[in-house]
Amino acid sequence: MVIEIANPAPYTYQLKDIIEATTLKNDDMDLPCAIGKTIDDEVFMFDLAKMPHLLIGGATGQGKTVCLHDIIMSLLFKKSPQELNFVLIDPKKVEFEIYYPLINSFLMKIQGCKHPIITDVDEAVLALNSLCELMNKRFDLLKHTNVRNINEYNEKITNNTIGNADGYEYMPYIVVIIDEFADLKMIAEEDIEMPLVRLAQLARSVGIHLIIATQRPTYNIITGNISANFPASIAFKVATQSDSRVIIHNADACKLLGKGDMLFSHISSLTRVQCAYVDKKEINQVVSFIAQQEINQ
Ligand SMILES: Nc1ncnc2c1ncn2[C@@H]1O[C@H](COP(=O)(O)OP(=O)(O)OP(=O)(O)O)[C@@H](O)[C@H]1O
Repeated sequence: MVIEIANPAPYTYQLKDIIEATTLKNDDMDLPCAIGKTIDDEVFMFDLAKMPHLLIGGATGQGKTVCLHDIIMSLLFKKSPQELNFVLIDPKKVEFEIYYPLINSFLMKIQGCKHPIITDVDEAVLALNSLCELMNKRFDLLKHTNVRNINEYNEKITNNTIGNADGYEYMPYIVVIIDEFADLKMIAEEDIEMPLVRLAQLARSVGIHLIIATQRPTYNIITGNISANFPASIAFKVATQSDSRVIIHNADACKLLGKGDMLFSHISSLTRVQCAYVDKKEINQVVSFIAQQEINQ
């Protein structure tokens, strides 16, 4: 039996220290996300490709957006734009604008969306439907090349078994991140849920992975259909036991301490983690560096 005693002066872990500590540890992960430390002071990381989708819930101001930045930054450190693209959907309009300089590298362009960071509900619906179409095209590619998933397909590209001459190109992973999912769900309802659930059910083998975050984790926002297709979840501190159950299927998230204290749930395991902190200045530096590299090439 383990008894956890709250630290009266919790330590703030910086994301750069967490990422530096993981450089040699994650060669076998397709989408490595290093986001904090466990109560044993071990770096906590997961492979988003294996989750394969992630739900993040917690009351306002408890650390969800910081966690999303950790995940994005972690992936930016480990992947190139040829290997990974992001679709960022931000109904709050302010949180993801910082990634705008990645417009010619990591940010995926979606036809019909005016801005690379999607803030409009109709454009969010359009983006998810476009991703469903892309998923179907990718399934056709897997079928024609006689492989079962993105890794086998990209292996054939890398060892020149198939290539440009036959019309085949390297398939980047696509990570779709929605901050404040409730804002979309309340307005677009089924129009947003249908393509989201379809992607969550099928898109894993073609390398499309979803992360949705909400400060309103209730059963009408995170429906049974969504919940069943998001086997991994992160709960930050919530106000009610019912909110906690929607995210991690037990009431423990009510007892968390706030400021990045979280529970990570995957299938039947539950891990207590202190999420790492990253500020806007650090994000700016990384994003500007990547954008400058793109210009120099
Ligand atoms: N991992 C962390 N370590 C230390 N402080 C943190 C951490 N995460 C969040 N905080 C503090 O809490 C504040 C709010 O965090 P954040 O914006 O991520 O909350 P949120 O859950 O996204 O809130 P909202 O739902 O209102 O957008 C941060 O500005 C920071 O001061």
